[in-house]
Amino acid sequence: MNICCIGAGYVGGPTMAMIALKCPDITVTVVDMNAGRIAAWNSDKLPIFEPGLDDVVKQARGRNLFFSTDVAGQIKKSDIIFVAVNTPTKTYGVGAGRAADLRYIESVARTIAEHAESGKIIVEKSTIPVKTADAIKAIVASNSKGHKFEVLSNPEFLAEGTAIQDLTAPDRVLIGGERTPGGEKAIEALASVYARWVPRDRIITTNLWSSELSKLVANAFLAQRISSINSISALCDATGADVDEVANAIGKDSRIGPKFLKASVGFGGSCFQKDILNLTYLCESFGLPEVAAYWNSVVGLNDWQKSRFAARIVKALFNTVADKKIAVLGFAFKKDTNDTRESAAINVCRDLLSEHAKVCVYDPKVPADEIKVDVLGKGVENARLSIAKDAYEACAGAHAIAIVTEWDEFKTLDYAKIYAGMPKPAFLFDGRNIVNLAALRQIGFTASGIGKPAV
Ligand SMILES: NC(=O)c1ccc[n+]([C@@H]2O[C@H](COP(=O)([O-])OP(=O)(O)OC[C@H]3O[C@@H](n4cnc5c(N)ncnc54)[C@H](O)[C@@H]3O)[C@@H](O)[C@H]2O)c1
Ligand SMILES: O=c1ccn([C@@H]2O[C@H](COP(=O)(O)OP(=O)(O)O[C@H]3O[C@H](CO)[C@@H](O)[C@H](O)[C@H]3O)[C@@H](O)[C@H]2O)c(=O)[nH]1
Repeated sequence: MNICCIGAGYVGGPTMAMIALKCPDITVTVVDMNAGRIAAWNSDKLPIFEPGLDDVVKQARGRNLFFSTDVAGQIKKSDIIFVAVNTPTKTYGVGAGRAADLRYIESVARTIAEHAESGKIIVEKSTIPVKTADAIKAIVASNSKGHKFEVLSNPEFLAEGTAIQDLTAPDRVLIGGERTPGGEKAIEALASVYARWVPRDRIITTNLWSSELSKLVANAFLAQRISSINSISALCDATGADVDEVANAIGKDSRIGPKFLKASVGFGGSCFQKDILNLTYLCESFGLPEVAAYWNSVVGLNDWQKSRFAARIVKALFNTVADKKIAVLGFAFKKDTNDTRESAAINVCRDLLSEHAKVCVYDPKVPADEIKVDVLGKGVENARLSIAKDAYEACAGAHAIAIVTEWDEFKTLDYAKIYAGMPKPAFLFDGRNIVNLAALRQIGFTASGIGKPAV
């Protein structure tokens, strides 16, 4: 069997590497039009940082895992074609700022139709609005030379930073397809690939629309939990309750469960906001404004939480941060990834810069150039924004430290040494509730967390 995956990003790369690892008899080729990215996949420095990924790629690459820019050639050869291209929020026209931009999906469908010389199974791996399979089917059917295509939905649920773990032992694999003989056969062909390492009872099959919708709904529910606990963090700040204690107390109820209840500076990442906006747009398109408003509030609360964190820093520093150095520790949207898409750090840095603070950022995995482009935009310079090579350099001479990403190394810094090098009073704002506030206060810091009592 030959499998190809169009799109060599955070999803295409790791998911295909795992299939290749677990199925040595299947040839898996990941293709992308971005030649630089493909070159990186073929090099010792992979384009994405993900714990355990290097090992998986090293074991399979060159054996039955390949990375190539030859999209047309691989379409011809493959029996199953995964589509893992980006589906960002639309920035123009109808639905701008909310609907999914499906131009990359459509372009791939057209490329498949143009180059396929036999029938194929096309698998939607990208996150897409419900009913996208209809559009793909219509395009491939109208442009192909009578070949039979089956379209399946197989959304990906991996989280960045734990992708290899998630792919090795997924909670479930979801496959949606048409309930026709051809559809059932295609579902079984894909299920049998996953069944090499995923127990059959974790492979769920549904109709196409349930599968497409379940992906958006899973992300909406996860993000909703974070916004819920973040809303409570504000009430904890106001009352002296401790949000971690509240989360622990409610999470012990098996109906609620303990996961995804960590209050934070706000959720980031390429998926949550994009997918909820996509869901709300869909709801409105289907005449359900009340449903749209409900889910919209999850994003609204998150925006508020991000701005609340920066506003709190300004307020604590006597209502002015102009020309004060603020150390921002962490820039990735979560630990163990170099991905910065929609990271709360971007908002925090921008808010502080707009108050004329001197912002000095340190992140263990995100390159300096990328931080600058994310905060300022391409080609824009601002002397107030600098990037440090380690946390100590970032904090030296800073009036305040803001922990924005929960990298483990921030838990064990020598805070007494850092404190000695800061003007007093020295402030620390923990946007992730990862450091021991009592110990920091003992050193002399004016330290605060999210939803944590002031003393
Ligand atoms: N990042 C995640 O953790 C995650 C998890 C689950 C689902 N998803 C979904 O998976 C999809 C991909 O996400 P990602 O983070 O991997 O995106 P990404 O931007 O990292 O990668 C997408 C790749 O597709 C390539 N591409 C676009 N159009 C192409 C074309 N016509 N031909 C060849 N290559 C093309 C781009 O060059 C890019 O390298 C999105 O729909 C996303 O919502 C992402
Ligand atoms: O209790 C929590 C859990 C997460 N976060 C934040 O939420 C964001 C998203 O985290 P996470 O969900 O772990 O990472 P993603 O890689 O964005 O993964 C989500 O989005 C993917 C893309 O759709 C899905 O595949 C995953 O199942 C889904 O968890 C990050 O900023 C986290 O710091 C919190 O603030 N508190």
